[in-house]
Amino acid sequence: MRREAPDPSLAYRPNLEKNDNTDYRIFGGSRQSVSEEQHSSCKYFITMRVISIGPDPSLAYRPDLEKNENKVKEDYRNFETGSLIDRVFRTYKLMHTNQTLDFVKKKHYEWSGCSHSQMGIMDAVMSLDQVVDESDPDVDFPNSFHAFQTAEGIREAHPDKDWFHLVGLIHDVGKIMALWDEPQWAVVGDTFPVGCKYQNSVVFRDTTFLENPDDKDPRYNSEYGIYEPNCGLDKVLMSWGHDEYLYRVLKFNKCQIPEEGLYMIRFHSFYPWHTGGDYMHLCNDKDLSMMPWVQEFNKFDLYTKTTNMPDVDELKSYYQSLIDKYCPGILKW
Ligand SMILES: O[C@H]1[C@H](O)[C@@H](O)[C@H](O)[C@@H](O)[C@H]1O
Ligand SMILES: [Fe+2]
Repeated sequence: MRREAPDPSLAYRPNLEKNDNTDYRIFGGSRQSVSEEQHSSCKYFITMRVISIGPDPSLAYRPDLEKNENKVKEDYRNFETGSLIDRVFRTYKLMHTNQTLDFVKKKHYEWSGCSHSQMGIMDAVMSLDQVVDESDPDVDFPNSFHAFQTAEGIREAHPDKDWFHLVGLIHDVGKIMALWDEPQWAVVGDTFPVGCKYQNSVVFRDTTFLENPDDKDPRYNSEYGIYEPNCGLDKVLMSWGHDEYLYRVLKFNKCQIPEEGLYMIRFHSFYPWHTGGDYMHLCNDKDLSMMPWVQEFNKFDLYTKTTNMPDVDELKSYYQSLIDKYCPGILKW
């Protein structure tokens, strides 16, 4: 949704709630466990530097913002309860009703030419000051902060992989489509293949697809639908959103991000696959070898979502140097 007000901190977070009492990581009724290994790799966000006051308007204007620095893993991705649940459900209901094979083909046609705008990556990241993701139960602040949170988490755990830091920063930049009049249900949220059966690990699977025509269409509602066994995710059409869009933009502009990074960008919202373990029958060997990278990325994408706000102004020059190295100059969007 387009955001009009100049100061996102006031306009978009009128009542961020404490989530001390939230329920555990729930996906359509079933809990997903988190391994010890995953757990220990998350210590970075406890040490991430936090500013108490200063250039970050979110803290300056929200002195009573409820803190959740101590959020534990089980508190994330609660799709049953919580202060944002109505907004989240509404977004997924629209998405799961309207994302059909035809719709996705139309969006590919509309966006793949990268003829909407021209700008550098940092400007695109900062434009996410104007976007609050309405599908996300864990974030009620502008996406630009989440970009730096993710990047800094990765930087701390993988200091030697500068391309990975950059991927953290830019992975959600495709959400800029929301500022160009694309509805949020065609921009944000978990993705899933269209043209074949919607699997059970898709969030709200039982309640949100009832009016999706593809769900009743025998061409599209079988296990494989329009796809060949193990055809590879590159051949699968995913619900349209920011993952695929940014992937296309980076390819179009011939950015030099390694293949692992491109996979992270393209499939980071494909929770039914990287976390749910579904859709393996569509994967080829390359997908399987890339999956651990996507999962590694996911730890930082998800578990750095706290009310610890990074000092964006101070971090910008480091990230600009990575942009200059891997995807310099003005890009076509
Ligand atoms: O990968 C994430 C995840 O799916 C979140 O739940 C969603 O809100 C975001 O839009 C997406 O980028
Ligand atoms: Fe994302």
